[in-house]
Amino acid sequence: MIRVKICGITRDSDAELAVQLGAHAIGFIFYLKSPRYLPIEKAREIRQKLPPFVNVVGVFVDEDPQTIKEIAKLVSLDFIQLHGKESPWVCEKFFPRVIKAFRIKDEKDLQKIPDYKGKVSAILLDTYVKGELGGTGRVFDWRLAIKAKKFGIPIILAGGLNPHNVVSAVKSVSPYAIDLSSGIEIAPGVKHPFLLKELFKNLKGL
Ligand SMILES: O=C(O)c1ccccc1NCC(=O)[C@H](O)[C@H](O)COP(=O)(O)O
Repeated sequence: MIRVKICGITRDSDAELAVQLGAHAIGFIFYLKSPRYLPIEKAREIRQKLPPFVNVVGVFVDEDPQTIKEIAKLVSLDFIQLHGKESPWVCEKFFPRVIKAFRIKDEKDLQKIPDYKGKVSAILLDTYVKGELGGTGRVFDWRLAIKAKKFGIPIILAGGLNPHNVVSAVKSVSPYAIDLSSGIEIAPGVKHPFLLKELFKNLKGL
């Protein structure tokens, strides 16, 4: 099965079900303005209950690198996902445990990606929506994700994926991994067990 990250986890039961169904990674949002923001103490609590071989990713937006390091240590994060305007040099401080997110609207948004080669272990391609930094539930033109493969950095496809469109996304783009959040929610940060089950059922064999 394609590697799957379930992002914006805020509840123990959602983490447990996602992992039981086969999620390879779960994401916690440490960006205060997000409706999916997770306090450090709660993140630690969820993290400590996870079995081995599941990666825990912390999502940050233009956060101070020292604060990121402290949170990463406290929560035992496996990867840092940088979702703001972080430069290649900021990313490099966390290499190889770092993923850089790019919000994509058109071909111009791909131009900066090569500068990150060798400084991040993957890029996450998400949808550009004015005034929103992530978790938009909107899809971008997947032909741009296919074009981004030429940079030779593993691609995590995100943005508006849900149990209905995920098979077509994986077949069209063949990304390294996929990332979902709002497409499997009933409210921000609250995953829907039925949608989670539908997602992994549909991904079987991919
Ligand atoms: O989800 C958020 O609220 C969020 C806020 C600020 C920065 C990043 C955020 N999410 C990061 C993710 O990795 C999401 O899973 C990604 O944007 C895809 O979201 P969706 O379109 O809802 O599947």
